[in-house]
Amino acid sequence: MRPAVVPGAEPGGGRDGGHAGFVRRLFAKQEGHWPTDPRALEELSRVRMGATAAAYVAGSAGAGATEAANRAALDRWRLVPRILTGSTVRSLAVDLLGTHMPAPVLAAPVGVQGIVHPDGERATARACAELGVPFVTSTMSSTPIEEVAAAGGDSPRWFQLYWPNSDEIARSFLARARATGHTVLVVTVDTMSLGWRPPILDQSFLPMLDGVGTAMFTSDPVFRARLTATPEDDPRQAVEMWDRELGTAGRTWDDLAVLRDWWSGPILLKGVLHPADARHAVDAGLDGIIVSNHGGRQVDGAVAALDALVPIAREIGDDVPVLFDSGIRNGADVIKALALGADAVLVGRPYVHGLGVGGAAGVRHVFEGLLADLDLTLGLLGLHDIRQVGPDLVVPAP
Ligand SMILES: Cc1cc2nc3c(=O)[nH]c(=O)nc-3n(C[C@H](O)[C@H](O)[C@H](O)COP(=O)(O)O)c2cc1C
Ligand SMILES: O=C(O)C(=O)c1ccccc1
Repeated sequence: MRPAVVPGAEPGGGRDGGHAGFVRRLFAKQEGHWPTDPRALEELSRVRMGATAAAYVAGSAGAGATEAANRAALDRWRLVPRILTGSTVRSLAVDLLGTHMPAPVLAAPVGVQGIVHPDGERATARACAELGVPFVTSTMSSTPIEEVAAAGGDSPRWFQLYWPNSDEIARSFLARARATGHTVLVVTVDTMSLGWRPPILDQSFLPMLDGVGTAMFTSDPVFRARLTATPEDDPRQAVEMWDRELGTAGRTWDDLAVLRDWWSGPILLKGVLHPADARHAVDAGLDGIIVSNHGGRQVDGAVAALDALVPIAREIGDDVPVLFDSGIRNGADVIKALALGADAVLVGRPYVHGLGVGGAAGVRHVFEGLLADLDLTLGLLGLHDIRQVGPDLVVPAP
């Protein structure tokens, strides 16, 4: 059946947003011929970006058991629609940690986007800004944070920290993030080293060794002052110092206290999977957590992110926001995560595939499609407002 175009059914009432506007544009072919199915888009992006970059983006740990488990866990829950609620006018917008968002969906921090498309993170920032979707800028961006932020104009943005060993460099990063309008600090704590990733090991390709993804470092005045030659003149030395700086193996809970002095806004820990760690984060005064197994890229055999969400939301869900990522691919996935206790979700690989096929327009295609699907699914479930999503909406599959 051809989808109904329902005027006023868009979030916020705007004629161009939401499900109806997306479908109207898609049918008018203004979006090109990019697939809306995430797997088909991934296939197409593999052709466009090339096998090496595609393998890095796909790059799960080990045999991919955890990446598969992330999907299987989402598929083990089923939604139970309600009927005859007149849910033609809907609202997806939420406010979280001082950030207004058109839907509880953010662009996850993804480094080295320069291997995927020449415009890299700047394209992602621009696309997110056009939609109002918050972008979490990675420490491993391929262009300096100032350029990424400039591409995003005055749109909402958060900063993801891979914590350098040197306090002075870490403080410089945070000062730059603050100066460029990043309001929330996301500290990733599941990556003291990259996981065992056969696709990356087997092609001996690590973008950072070629200086892609180290721009935050090589553009940093404190980092540069420690080199005996500029990164432009001696890239090798810069890469070696980057490598020494990101050896964060020694970080412990005790280290977190200093972040409070260095960062005045909310701080989240990303990569929490154990309820006791979630409780520890709350007790340590953090403002929230992101339940994530890094999209299955770190510990192969790690618990599926959704299976970790349920006990964690039970433990701390009433105290602080709990965000979620790893495996979200469509509107129903977003609703399942919210129903099981998440306040918002992050999406990683799907928008990177969009970047690969069409730069900023491709990223926009992915987020517009996801938000349209979410809007439609919410309506078909009989709800008017995303904030109505609760545990009564899901049942375990038999
Ligand atoms: C190519 C790539 C690079 C990533 N880089 C970072 C990063 O720099 N910092 C970080 O915290 N997470 C990084 N992640 C993990 C994402 O933030 C997110 O946790 C993950 O992609 C979510 O799973 P999904 O891809 O299934 O949506 C990266 C993921 C990918 C695919
Ligand atoms: O590949 C990743 O998952 C990731 O988090 C990362 C870490 C360092 C540099 C680039 C990406």
